Amino acid sequence: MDIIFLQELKVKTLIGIYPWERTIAQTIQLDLEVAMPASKACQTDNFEDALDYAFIVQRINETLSQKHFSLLEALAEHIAQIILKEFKSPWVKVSVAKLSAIRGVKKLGVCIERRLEANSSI
Ligand SMILES: Nc1nc2c(c(=O)[nH]1)N=C([C@H](O)[C@@H](O)CO)CN2
Repeated sequence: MDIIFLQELKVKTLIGIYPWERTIAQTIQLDLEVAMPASKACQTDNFEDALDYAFIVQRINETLSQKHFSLLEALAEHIAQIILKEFKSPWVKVSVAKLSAIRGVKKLGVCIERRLEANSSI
């Protein structure tokens, strides 16, 4: 399995369970491992055969500017499903962290792994 990784992507979004978190955007940090749907680009050196990581970043920024999630878990799931469905990746690992959300904790968050179901029609 060939993987594209994105580390420490910072995005401002509305996230959290408390009322103030519905109005004040917070910076979250995302780390992604995205399995490539094909390894053809390794042989061809052709951009058309590659999964464009810049487009992944653009799509994440776009969706997180429009949505509000209560839980980091739900945000991570949303990103994972976009990667699987829209980018045709067979497997993805998504880590989402809040920075300094709790005194004494530098970063806290969730990490999920998802894969395309074998008989999935998406
Ligand atoms: N498992 C989770 N626990 C908590 C979350 C969360 O998203 N997942 N969120 C909060 C609050 O929004 C908190 O981060 C505000 O500082 C608390 N626990």
